[in-house]
Amino acid sequence: MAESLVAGVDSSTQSTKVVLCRAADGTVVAEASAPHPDGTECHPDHWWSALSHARELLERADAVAVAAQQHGMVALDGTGEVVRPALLWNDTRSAPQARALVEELGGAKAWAERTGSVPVASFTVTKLRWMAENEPANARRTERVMLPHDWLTLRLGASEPVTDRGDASGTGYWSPAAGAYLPDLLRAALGRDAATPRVAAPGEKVGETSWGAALGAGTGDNMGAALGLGLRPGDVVVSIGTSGTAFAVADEPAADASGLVAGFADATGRFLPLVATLNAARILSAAAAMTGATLAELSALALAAEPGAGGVTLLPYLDGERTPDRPDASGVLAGLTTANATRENVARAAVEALLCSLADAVDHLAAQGVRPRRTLLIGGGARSEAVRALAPAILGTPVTVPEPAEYVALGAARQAAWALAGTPEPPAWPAPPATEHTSDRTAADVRARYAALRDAAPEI
Ligand SMILES: Nc1ncnc2c1ncn2[C@@H]1O[C@H](COP(=O)(O)OP(=O)(O)OP(=O)(O)O)[C@@H](O)[C@H]1O
Ligand SMILES: O=C(CO)[C@@H](O)[C@H](O)CO
Repeated sequence: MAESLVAGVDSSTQSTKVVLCRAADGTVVAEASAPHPDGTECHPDHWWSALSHARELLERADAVAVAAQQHGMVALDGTGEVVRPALLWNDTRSAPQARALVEELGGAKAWAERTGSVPVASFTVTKLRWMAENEPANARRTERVMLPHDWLTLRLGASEPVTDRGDASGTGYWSPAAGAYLPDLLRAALGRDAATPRVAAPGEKVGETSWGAALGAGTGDNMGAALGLGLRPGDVVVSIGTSGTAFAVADEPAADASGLVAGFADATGRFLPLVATLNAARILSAAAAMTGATLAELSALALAAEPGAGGVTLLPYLDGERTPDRPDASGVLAGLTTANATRENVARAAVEALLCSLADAVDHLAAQGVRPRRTLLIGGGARSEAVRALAPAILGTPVTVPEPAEYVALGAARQAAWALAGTPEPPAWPAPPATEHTSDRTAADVRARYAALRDAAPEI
């Protein structure tokens, strides 16, 4: 009999990526990708057409699962039609609604205790409130609310609308600790009740595709990456994609009333405390545009500068920021003089700023009891040599860089293999090859200058 193949999908902010793997050990046999339109809202049909580019590859799979960007609001009417383009995790228009919901419904501590997180503009619940206030006709038409991966899974053939613990935990109306929806919060946001997808068990088969492949439940992209990397206790992942995230697997749910750490669930039945930033890999693309360099040239420029960038510091909140919660912020380039205003220093400041912002994220996890023994660096930004070289000193731990791969899609593929196997635990796939990076210097001075700028410019 031919060996089983499984496909994993990462429907992320900027593109769809698909991997086809051997179910037995996760070896990748084929890959495909297609871009999404730019922007912070997107009609789900674009995700479907990007996925359809990989149709031939998908049809070779005996099982499929979809991981996707978390939080996106997919509102459907009574016939299943999409009511408006999905508002994505990086759309900050619902920041005032986030503040109002937190205030109306008991304050930050109460939200953290009930939902594991204090909602900011990224969370689905705040987007529902924005729609209710600004597009009342769309809110009235909305009968069902889903997330990007739920919608794609249904379209691929799920036997009913279904989600998983991981993605449900980013809605703001599901409790990771209780494993249950909180319909009063959804109603308070939307102004009416709406149907929500059933939360599947980890490893469950939730339906079949039109070509007869088993469908796994799917999950959010960060939960997918955790599954694709096979995280162990003491591992902290720092992912540099469109978003920056720092997360770790935990046995107990988190409830951080400061709102810095989101108390998500993972895709295996455990928990995934996570800190997310709005600005990550795009800090490097913006710096590349500023210096007229390619990404590879930007990395070389940054490595040619001295640590500390000659005193140039970037506060990288280019598109507003989520952690810290400054949705209206913009970037600040500080400390420029005629002596230090070089392309090298601007490039270095960008790389240092990206890593300082993520080092802050790791500190927030540590404040919630996560004890990082090593940091795994993944995502498109980890392809930058300068990022890999500067990371150990700025993050303050040894850094393991797994070989560049689509870890979110691989996690979804592992989930598909799990649904196919029907076993209590996911199949054991070997850990990816990785390089280890250490540093004999610390970057306390770089972090201190960054912190001073961050704290001096809270309203910018
Ligand atoms: N060599 C490189 N140097 C710097 N940045 C890079 C490099 N290669 C890719 N990137 C950046 O990585 C980003 C894409 O990363 P990734 O695929 O992890 O993001 P994503 O999955 O779209 O985002 P998210 O997971 O946050 O939704 C792009 O912004 C791209 O510019
Ligand atoms: O908003 C978050 C996490 O809370 C992002 O990481 C998105 O999942 C997009 O990748």
